[in-house]
Amino acid sequence: MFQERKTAMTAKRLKQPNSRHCFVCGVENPVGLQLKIYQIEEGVIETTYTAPEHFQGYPGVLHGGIIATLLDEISGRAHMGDPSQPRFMYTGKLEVIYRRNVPIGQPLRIVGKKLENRGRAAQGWAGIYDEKGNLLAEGTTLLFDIPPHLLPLKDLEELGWKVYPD
Ligand SMILES: CCCCCCCCCCCC(=O)SCCNC(=O)CCNC(=O)[C@H](O)C(C)(C)COP(=O)(O)OP(=O)(O)OC[C@H]1O[C@@H](n2cnc3c(N)ncnc32)[C@H](O)[C@@H]1OP(=O)(O)O
Repeated sequence: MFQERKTAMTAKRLKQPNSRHCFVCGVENPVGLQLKIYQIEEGVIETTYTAPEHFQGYPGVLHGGIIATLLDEISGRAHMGDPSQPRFMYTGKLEVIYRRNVPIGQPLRIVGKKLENRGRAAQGWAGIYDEKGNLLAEGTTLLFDIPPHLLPLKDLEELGWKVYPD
């Protein structure tokens, strides 16, 4: 089902950069999630993920901390925009609603959306869906621009920040 959706959206899909060591997007992080994240329209991104057994809390259920991690990064990345001039933001606040159990071992679709901008702050939203399109968990974030001197564009290549081919 996710594959069909992917094909339909291919024309608009733009892959976002990955980093080297980030827990969610680091391509060289051996214990990370190594997600591939795509912008499907301006301010809307998506990824898919199948959680392994070692991330379970209750039997068969993805641990809430990992759910929060997914919602955190995907909601913030919805604001990232043009990969050559990415908007990097710290999360100041994250509110999670755990609506239903998120299963391990089954494909999940995670969608992020840009909400309101307020100067150097912004709000983001992310939702985790099962294959049938049920919303299992959602999160809203309050995000703050990272001052450019803390993450200079010139350092990004060294951090492995680039679009990796699929
Ligand atoms: C290249 C590889 C990349 C690879 C990686 C790519 C993506 C990685 C995504 C990872 C996402 C994360 O985990 S980010 C990491 C986790 N987050 C952090 O470490 C951030 C730690 N916190 C901070 O640095 C700071 O608290 C900030 C920046 C969030 C805010 O500090 P500040 O900028 O000094 O803010 P300040 O002037 O005091 O306050 C401005 C206004 O915001 C309010 N405010 C301030 N903080 C908060 C807050 N946490 N929650 C609510 N409201 C807040 C204040 O009351 C004030 O309201 P008023 O008085 O104006 O009304």
